[in-house]
Amino acid sequence: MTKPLDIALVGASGRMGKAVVQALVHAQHARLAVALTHADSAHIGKDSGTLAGANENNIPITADITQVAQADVVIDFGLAEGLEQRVQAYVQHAIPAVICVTGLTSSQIHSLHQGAQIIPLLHAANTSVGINLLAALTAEASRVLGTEADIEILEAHHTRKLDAPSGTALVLGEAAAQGRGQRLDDVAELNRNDPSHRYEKGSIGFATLRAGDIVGEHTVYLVVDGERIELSHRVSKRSTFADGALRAARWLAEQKAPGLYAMKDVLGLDAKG
Ligand SMILES: NC(=O)C1=CN([C@@H]2O[C@H](COP(=O)(O)OP(=O)(O)OC[C@H]3O[C@@H](n4cnc5c(N)ncnc54)[C@H](OP(=O)(O)O)[C@@H]3O)[C@@H](O)[C@H]2O)C=CC1
Ligand SMILES: O=C(O)C1=N[C@H](C(=O)O)C[C@H](O)C1
Repeated sequence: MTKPLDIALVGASGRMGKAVVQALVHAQHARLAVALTHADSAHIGKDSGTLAGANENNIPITADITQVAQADVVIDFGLAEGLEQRVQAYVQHAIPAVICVTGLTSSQIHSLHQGAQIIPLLHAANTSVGINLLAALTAEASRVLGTEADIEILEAHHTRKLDAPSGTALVLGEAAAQGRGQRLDDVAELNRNDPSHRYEKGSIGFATLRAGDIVGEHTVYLVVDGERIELSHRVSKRSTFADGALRAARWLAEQKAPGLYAMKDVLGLDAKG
């Protein structure tokens, strides 16, 4: 029998971390090895299974990042703060890592590219299968409609979400821009709700809604004169993201070559996810 994949989970005390702990209880070929958080956390020392609402697992939550060395692969659902240092630790211990964090600064994105020259890293703003299919569909619709289409992206999430627009909305924006031969940075209007910004033809706009416990919803509008397409995706439970992260971890652990991978590589799709 092959040994199960040992997972080091960063952000184990968070909403997504708990969902991954729960998913690992029933996982066939993977198990929780290390449960991590940051040094100022109120959860250090707590049992990660109990905290997640599962059975006690005798894996206490720790802030000792060197413990990633005990695992085969990292799943990082921590926050953006401190990501550069965490990536350095993954590189130092030569542990491939699935980075699921959003709201990254350009310097944090740069640190992923640097780390990926040495170890396999996978960055996924959204690990659901459906959203990565939606990105591929968005790229194709944008390619066919061209710059005549107005493209607007609306995302809705729970009120605790820290970043806006969501990482997923930006991925969909990149797919839309790429589909019609643009660079998102050149055409993105990140806050369509701001009335002081005038609409510019060819821009890709983002709008954000925060309400209650919405897990994650995204709609891409592609509008031409007389008709419109709405490509929508809704997630109703965090286990969808957790299952996708485990799938990505299993795939990444098998990669021998360093590189910055994406969900599209895991799923065999063309658009970035
Ligand atoms: N890729 C995907 O599919 C998805 C990605 N996300 C993204 O995942 C991230 C986490 O989301 P969510 O679980 O809702 O957030 P939470 O706020 O619920 O959890 C954040 C977790 O990160 C920990 N943490 C905070 N600061 C640090 C740090 N400096 N270093 C390490 N860990 C830290 C927190 O610790 P403590 O609680 O102990 O203070 C907590 O465990 C967000 O960026 C979110 O956008 C979310 C859903 C799906
Ligand atoms: O913070 C969240 O909750 C989510 N964040 C991700 C994002 O920013 O795209 C993915 C998902 O939609 C939930």
